[in-house]
Formats: sequence, C-alpha cells, structure tokens
Amino acid sequence: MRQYLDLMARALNDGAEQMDRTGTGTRSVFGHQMRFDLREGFPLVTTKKLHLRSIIVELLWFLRGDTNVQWLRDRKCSIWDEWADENGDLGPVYGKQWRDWETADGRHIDQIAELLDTIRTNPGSRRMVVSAWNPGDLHAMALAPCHCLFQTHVANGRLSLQLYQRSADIFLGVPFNIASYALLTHLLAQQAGLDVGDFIWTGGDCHLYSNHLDQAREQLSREPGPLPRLEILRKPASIDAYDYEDFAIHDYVAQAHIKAPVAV
Ligand SMILES: Nc1nc(=O)c2c([nH]1)NC[C@@H]1CN(c3ccc(C(=O)N[C@@H](CCC(=O)O)C(=O)O)cc3)CN21
Ligand SMILES: O=c1ccn([C@H]2C[C@H](O)[C@@H](COP(=O)(O)O)O2)c(=O)[nH]1
Repeated sequence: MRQYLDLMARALNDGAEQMDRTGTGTRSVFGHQMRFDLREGFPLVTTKKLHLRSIIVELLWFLRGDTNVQWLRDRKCSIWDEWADENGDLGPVYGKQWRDWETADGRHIDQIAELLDTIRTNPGSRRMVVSAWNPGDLHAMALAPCHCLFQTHVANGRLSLQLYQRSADIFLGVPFNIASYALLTHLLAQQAGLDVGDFIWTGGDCHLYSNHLDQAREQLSREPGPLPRLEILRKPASIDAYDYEDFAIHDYVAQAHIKAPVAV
C-alpha cells in the first residue's frame, strides 16, 4: 500500500491549507490517482489496523439499497451514525441511487442490476457507469456522495473498476473506500464469471484534516507490509445474496490501530 502512503505524504508536504465545511481545516491537493492490481493481493492498509468488518457490512448495506443506519447498527457498524436523523435515516444516499434511481418520468432504475447485465451481455461497452451523484436528490441527502461515480471495464477475461471520489478524507475515509471498491470489484467479477483486474482510485479534493497530521506522520514512519488475500467462500446466486460470513481475509498483518476524530 505504498501508493496510499504516497498520497498521504503528498497532502502533508504539498497540500494547500484550506478551510472546509466542517470548520476543521485541511491540507488539500486536487487530483490524484492510485492503481491496484487485485491479483497481487487485497488492498487493505497495513500501516494501521483496519476494521474490515465495518467495510464489508457497509458495502452489503449499499447493495441492499438501504439508507437507514439501523441495519448497520445491528451489525456493530457505527460509521454512519453521526449523519443520521432521529429515525436513523440518511436520505436518498448511495443505496437508493445504486438500486432505485427515480427518473422524472417515474421510472425506477437498478443501476447495479443493469451494470451486471451489461458486463455479462456486452462486456465491450464503454457505458458501464454507476452514478450516486443525482443532482435532483442532493438537497435531501445527509451528505453528498463522496465516492460518486464508478465505471467497469472488461478485457482479457478480467474485470477492472475505476472510482471517482470527489472528496477524500485521506486518513479515515480513503482506506475504507479503497477496500470497499476492491471488494465490490471482486463481487462483480465473481457474479459475471470473470477474474479481477485493476482497481483504479481517482480522487478530486484529497485532504488531510488538521487534527490528523500527527497520526499521518506516525503512519508515514511505518513500513508497509505484504498485502493480505481475500477469499470468497461461496458463490451466491445473485449480487444481492452475499452475507458477511461469505468473506475471509488471510494473512492480514497490520500495525497498531491509530485513533483519529472524524470531522462531521
Ligand atoms: N469527515 C468524514 N470522513 C469520512 O471518511 C466520512 C465522513 N466524514 N462521512 C461519511 C462517511 C463515514 N465514513 C467513515 C466514518 C468514520 C470512520 C472512522 O471513524 N473510522 C475509525 C473507526 C472505524 C470503526 O469503527 O470500525 C478508523 O480508525 O478507521 C471511517 C469512515 C466515511 N465517511
Ligand atoms: O466515503 C467517504 C465519505 C466521506 N468522506 C469524507 C470526505 C470529506 O472529508 C467528508 C465529506 O465532506 P464534503 O464537504 O461533503 O466534501 O467526508 C470520505 O473520504 N469517504
């Protein structure tokens, strides 16, 4: 995960000081790309311990089309709690847009089902795009989508995926986002009977919060270790049927967890 530490060092050393929506202040760079060959291992940060459980549960929650935090809370995942209203609702965030995008003329679009259909029937398509960025719904969302658009690509029997993340909290959010989309690439590939290719992460405003700088320096002083390996224990009949128990991560050797406050 040298690529991740390079992004962190870039923001720390070259980032412009910026005030931001949360009032915390950041060091920010604009435009960055990282590429992970998923055959070389699963891109999970090793220079601090990550809770893969929260990452898996969050992705399954998106795929359920769920936008209420109760299902996450029931599975001990609290990462969305700060943004939920008194009923646990977040508004029409990722799950809604992925699985049930509503059009002006009253149609309902399941972008994930359509994507898989295209991967299977027309893998040469250059239109395999899923967008969570629905301008008409932004006002009702607890937080505008950060990982807002992704595209898949099939070549030589391998499925690759590129994400565009408009806003990236390098210390807390990005390790989650990389692992989450790497996992999604594995799920789509398994469902379509393909091998995994590359996961490409493209970031817009990539920032280190001013209260994460010491944590970033600590992490940069550590040597990244070898990548773990993901095993999917079962092939469910559809992308909707994965459970947390279907995944095993092998040889994840991580250094000590580093705590940091989340900017709300
Ligand atoms: N400022 C900010 N950064 C984010 O990364 C972020 C948001 N806001 N808002 C929405 C989601 C929620 N996400 C989050 C929220 C919290 C953690 C976090 O606190 N992580 C801790 C503990 C993880 C756990 O409980 O499993 C960490 O050390 O990684 C990570 C991602 C990513 N997103
Ligand atoms: O998956 C996520 C979700 C959120 N973030 C971060 C990026 C920013 O620090 C905040 C969002 O604030 P905006 O003012 O809406 O940009 O959350 C992330 O890194 N990953």
